[in-house]
Amino acid sequence: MELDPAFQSTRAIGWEEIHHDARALARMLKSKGPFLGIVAVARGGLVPAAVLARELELRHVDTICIASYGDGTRQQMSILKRIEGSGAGWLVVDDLVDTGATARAVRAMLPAAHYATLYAKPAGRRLVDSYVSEMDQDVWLIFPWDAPDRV
Ligand SMILES: O=P(O)(O)OC[C@H]1O[C@H](OP(=O)(O)OP(=O)(O)O)[C@H](O)[C@@H]1O
Repeated sequence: MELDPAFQSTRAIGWEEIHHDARALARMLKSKGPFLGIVAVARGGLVPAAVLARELELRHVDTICIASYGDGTRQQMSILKRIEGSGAGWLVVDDLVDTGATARAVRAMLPAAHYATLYAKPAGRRLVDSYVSEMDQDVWLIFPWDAPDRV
């Protein structure tokens, strides 16, 4: 994998850590709801959204589909699926806010939604309402679903 020069190092995150952090996010969000449902920002938000849907007992789950990165390098953002409406009462979930470009696009789409991520880097953290852990800007996070030995 060719890392974008913006990233100095990598950090692998395991399934257990993701599950632990998604449950921690659910505990933070309990007092912010109730929510009408979850909008997962696919693909990174899909796994956290699955855990949150269980923990917060939400059965209405939808997606916004946006692609910005390909194998460690930033590409032009492409919005593949949108959702209409203000987003009031809805919980938007993603794995990470990095530069904030994705969050800006989602916020423009659903300005009234509550935006939550597992992890936040300094450049984008002000764009999210709730997150569990802060990560260094120059570290490329390797999520378990993107780990090198995937099929
Ligand atoms: O704050 P940003 O700089 O916009 O980066 C964060 C976004 O990048 C990743 O998605 P990616 O575009 O890699 O798509 P994927 O989730 O399908 O892998 C991640 O899941 C966030 O959605």
